[in-house]
Amino acid sequence: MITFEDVVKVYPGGSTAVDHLSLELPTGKLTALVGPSGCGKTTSLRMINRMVTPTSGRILIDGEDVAERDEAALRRGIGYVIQHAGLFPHRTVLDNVATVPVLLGRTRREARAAALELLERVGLSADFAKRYPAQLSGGQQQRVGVARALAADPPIMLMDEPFSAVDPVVREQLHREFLRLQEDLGKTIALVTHDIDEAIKLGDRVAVFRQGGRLAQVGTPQELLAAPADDFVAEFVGRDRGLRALSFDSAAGLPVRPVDGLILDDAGRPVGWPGDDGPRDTGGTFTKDDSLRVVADLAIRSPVGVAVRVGPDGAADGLVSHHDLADYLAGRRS
Ligand SMILES: Nc1ncnc2c1ncn2[C@@H]1O[C@H](COP(=O)(O)OP(=O)(O)OP(=O)(O)O)[C@@H](O)[C@H]1O
Repeated sequence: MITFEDVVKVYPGGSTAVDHLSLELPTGKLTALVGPSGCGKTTSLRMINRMVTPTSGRILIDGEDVAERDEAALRRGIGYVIQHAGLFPHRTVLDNVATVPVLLGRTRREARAAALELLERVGLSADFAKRYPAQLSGGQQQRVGVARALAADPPIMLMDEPFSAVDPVVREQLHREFLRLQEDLGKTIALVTHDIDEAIKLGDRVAVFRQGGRLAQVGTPQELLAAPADDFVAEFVGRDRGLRALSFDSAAGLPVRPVDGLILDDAGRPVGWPGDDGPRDTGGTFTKDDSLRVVADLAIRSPVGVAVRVGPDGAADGLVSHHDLADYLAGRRS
């Protein structure tokens, strides 16, 4: 666990970057630090690995004050990923990833073999290993940046806007891969972003900062969406927060109606809704593993206002109209 205890940072010149921050980042979880530009996110992150020294207060890792740790030893246990990846331009992709383990005493051969494996884990085939950073796309460079930070297998990762230099489609893909990786690795991660969607998607917990380096609210994404602490947080998480909160609700408990009126094939799979010019597309289907947001979207897009649920074999096994969904949500609130 990383603990900020009443931490203040005032830079020379007088601007208060972080104002009495008390915050816990649980072990094995990703905590997103989010907020508008200049609200002290990066400063907070860099105080964890002592790139910045607090003016007052303490930062503890598993109860131990980082100020009392040997700086080099501290940083060996903390991976650091930044925007634009910050790769060594004159080293190959493989050596970018293998450098730190070699510095830590592994043989070059061992380090390179491990680096190849890591590159594969972040979605880069061996073909990329011999290239130089300039010969990669932005998204590929970010992947190498993540692989490099993971190479020393640090228990803690600090990530400063790691996905912001790439276009939305690539970012989405990196998010998915990163979540899968984190599910396996369970690192303690502090991730700085100004993008609330990214914070909500990736964070187990989200800490919202406001101007002047003050913490506005910390909680799970669900808590933030359901009960923003004040107008600032409400505005920051967005006006569509009710709809977005449905992303965290499973469709598993949603009652369904029997399948009726839908055209099915021989295996019971949906073909479409009856229409004058042949079957009308259902617009997709959902399963018990999907979120209520998916169900809402399907019901809204459906030509008849009904979302179709399918079982593991793809056969239709239930229907939900947008009225059913509204009743279900209203029933849960009362
Ligand atoms: N080295 C420095 N010297 C003086 N002031 C600084 C320094 N670094 C940051 N600041 C100031 O401290 C405040 C917080 O900066 P910080 O970079 O931590 O914010 P941030 O939330 O990460 O912003 P952004 O999202 O724009 O990167 C800002 O007002 C900034 O100008």
